[in-house]
Amino acid sequence: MTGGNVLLQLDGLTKAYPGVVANDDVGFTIGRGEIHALLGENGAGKSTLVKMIYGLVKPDAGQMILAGREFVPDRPASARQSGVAMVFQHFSLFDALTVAENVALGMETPPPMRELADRIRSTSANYGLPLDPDRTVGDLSAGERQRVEIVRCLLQDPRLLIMDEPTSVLTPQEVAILFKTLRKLAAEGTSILYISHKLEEIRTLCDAATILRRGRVVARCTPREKTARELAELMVGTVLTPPERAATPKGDVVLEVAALSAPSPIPFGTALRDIAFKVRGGEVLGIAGVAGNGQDELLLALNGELPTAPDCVRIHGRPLGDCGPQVRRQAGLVSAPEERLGHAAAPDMTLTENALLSGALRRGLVRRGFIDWARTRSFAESVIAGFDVRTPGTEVAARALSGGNLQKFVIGRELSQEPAVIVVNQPTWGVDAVAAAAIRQAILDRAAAGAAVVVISQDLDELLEIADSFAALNEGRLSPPRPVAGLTVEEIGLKMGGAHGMEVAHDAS
Ligand SMILES: Nc1ncnc2c1ncn2[C@@H]1O[C@H](COP(=O)(O)OP(=O)(O)OP(=O)(O)O)[C@@H](O)[C@H]1O
Repeated sequence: MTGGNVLLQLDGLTKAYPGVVANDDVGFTIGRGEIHALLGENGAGKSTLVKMIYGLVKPDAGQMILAGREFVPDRPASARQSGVAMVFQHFSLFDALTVAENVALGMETPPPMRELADRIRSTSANYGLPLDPDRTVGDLSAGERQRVEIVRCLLQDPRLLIMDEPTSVLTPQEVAILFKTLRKLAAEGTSILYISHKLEEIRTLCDAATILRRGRVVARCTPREKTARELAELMVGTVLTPPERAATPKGDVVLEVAALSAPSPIPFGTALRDIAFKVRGGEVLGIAGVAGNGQDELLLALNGELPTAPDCVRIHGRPLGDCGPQVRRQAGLVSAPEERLGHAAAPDMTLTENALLSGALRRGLVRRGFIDWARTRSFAESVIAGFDVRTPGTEVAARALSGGNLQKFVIGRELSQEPAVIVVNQPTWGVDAVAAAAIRQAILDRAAAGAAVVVISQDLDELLEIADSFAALNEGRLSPPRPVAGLTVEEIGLKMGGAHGMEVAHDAS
């Protein structure tokens, strides 16, 4: 690449945390108008690298050159001033404010509201991401919220747009719209640095890829010249095996949900409406849906954090709808919510303490009122070893783990409790290909051992791979479950997104 075509050049970037070198002498270039993928397994150092470019983390060594000039962003505002914008995995929007008010909050000197609303309308229409500036953010779907974040970035006219796993909250139809927008931006000269674990998407979208392993650049390639499997193997340095599904005979009904209706305990949440399904021992029920359609509420109603009438939830025939989490855990139900930091794990507690929080009852970690720390630590160690959690040890705080590694820990902790019923929401969200395959295999193994499993996920390939039956959650209603055999991703995608007028209208245009 000639000098004039390079937008960002990274040289020798290094950043160490206690016990781990997150980035070790990382160097590569991003061309103008190039869509550049940053790939790597969980904990490889992708987030650390983009945080350095966005001014959130200061490198220990190395340099960056942006458009021919030394670039030393000391905070996000200075990165933004230099033309670097970032769309995060977790949205940072205020539910109670309108789209325009949220956008204004992120600007250094916002224009008058009416002018800003006009700019939002025209920019969003221009890039195929229609948005109504007057709508309250709390009423928007996940896909629409992401539009707010992207349009907020586009209003800054960025030279480099960083996107961290942008498609994990989108339906296949929304992904197609996003990719059209990103291609248009690239054609206009904006460079895009794109982090994702979805390798087929990388192959269709990206012009170049840099692959990190344990903090170092281990390969560079043109993604469309590789297969998804080859990309995954470059990331992990080993050969992959797809999950195996034993033809397990299904047992009796273990989990039965009937006439389950409940208002949402979450502000701007979705009420559950007359949900009914049965799951047999050995069966995996996959529940698809765009985030914000009642997934979180359904998980809470199943795990006991949202009590209902007794008959709404039965385990082995026992009515438990009005019982709390402890009673349900005793009855054999384990669960892992989508939000790993804060809900599934306490951020400032160590892994040992986090293991105690959910494992105490079923793993016998408390005896005669005393915590058995040795036993708890060895439980945490067994989860770390069994699920390949990359961490310096059990006494590390949950928040110090990379997103994917914490997810492996949380899922491993739940699956290691001999469950009769497993309820998980987005079990492989943010998890790399190898670890995702391991998590899916572990879920299938527990099903083969007789557990009834409910997997809530937006990843349709995942549901098709592991589920026996399938249902879609839309505005708090569940479609009647049907066997997975014979369903295609397109059919499921349409079922999931069908009720979202904006996407459909845009799709047809
Ligand atoms: N604030 C921190 N304190 C201590 N260690 C950290 C911190 N942030 C990251 N790390 C460690 O640095 C390494 C790289 O983490 P990073 O989040 O950059 O990985 P990643 O490639 O983005 O992973 P993932 O795909 O799971 O999000 C990991 O071992 C992680 O545990």
